[in-house]
Amino acid sequence: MCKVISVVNQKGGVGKTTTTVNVGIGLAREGKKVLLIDADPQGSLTASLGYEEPDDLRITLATIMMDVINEEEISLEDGILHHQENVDLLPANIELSALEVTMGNVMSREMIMKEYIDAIRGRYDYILIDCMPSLGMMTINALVSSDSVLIPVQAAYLPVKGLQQLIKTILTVKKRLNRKLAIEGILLTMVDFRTNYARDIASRVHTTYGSQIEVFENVIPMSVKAAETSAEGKSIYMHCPKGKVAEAYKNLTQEVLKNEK
Ligand SMILES: Nc1ncnc2c1ncn2[C@@H]1O[C@H](COP(=O)(O)OP(=O)(O)OP(=O)(O)O)[C@@H](O)[C@H]1O
Repeated sequence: MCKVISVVNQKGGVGKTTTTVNVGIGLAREGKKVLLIDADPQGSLTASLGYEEPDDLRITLATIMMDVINEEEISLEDGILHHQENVDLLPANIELSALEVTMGNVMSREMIMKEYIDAIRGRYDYILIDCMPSLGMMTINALVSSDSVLIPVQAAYLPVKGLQQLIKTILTVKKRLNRKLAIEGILLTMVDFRTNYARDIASRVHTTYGSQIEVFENVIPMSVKAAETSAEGKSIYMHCPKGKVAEAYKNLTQEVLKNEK
């Protein structure tokens, strides 16, 4: 059985891409078959996995979704790139923004990505979707296609207001479009435990949302090593295997696996 997880927060720069890469590759290291989907026209996930010029790629998520819209036959191998750390990637580039605009007039526009994911999910144990920093049509498509949502929250600002809007959107999608959608958990990222401020935010997230929504036990520490990996095209397990960020993502991967049971 495949589990599809969207990594979502409409705030930019909170660690969505870094989490998608390192949980995805973490799951692959546990023997799972994993597909990562870049659903952000910035192509950060694509670039983070070593494809530095996403705009040069011929087949991307946008091409595939356009084929679904035009009811063209899709080969499930189309566009899939194989990363050296045993994960597959469906890349994205700037064409995804144009598609989001085009989708405005398409019938059942919230269901386009789901049609593709339902066709390909039999090939994988996990599919992780790295969403763009907005709650627009592309993110709604990802939520409609998913079994659950992982919400990275940067532990350096007051996240409560933005989170309320995000949770409201998730609940609306659940009610109207995807009844099985669950919240995998809130993940605190870039935590600097040397400051009381970070500790304060961590405990505030727990008290505000803990009873309603799972907050992952593991948090991701702030570290320049995490920032460096995006430029290297590989995971934290390859870049700095003994560091605290690799350890945190390894433990988080175990929590995700435990949620499956
Ligand atoms: N634990 C960490 N410690 C320090 N820097 C980090 C950490 N995790 C991610 N970063 C860095 O912070 C920046 C934002 O991270 P990332 O790209 O993962 O966020 P994002 O939410 O996907 O951003 P966007 O919304 O723009 O796609 C990147 O430069 C990344 O390398």
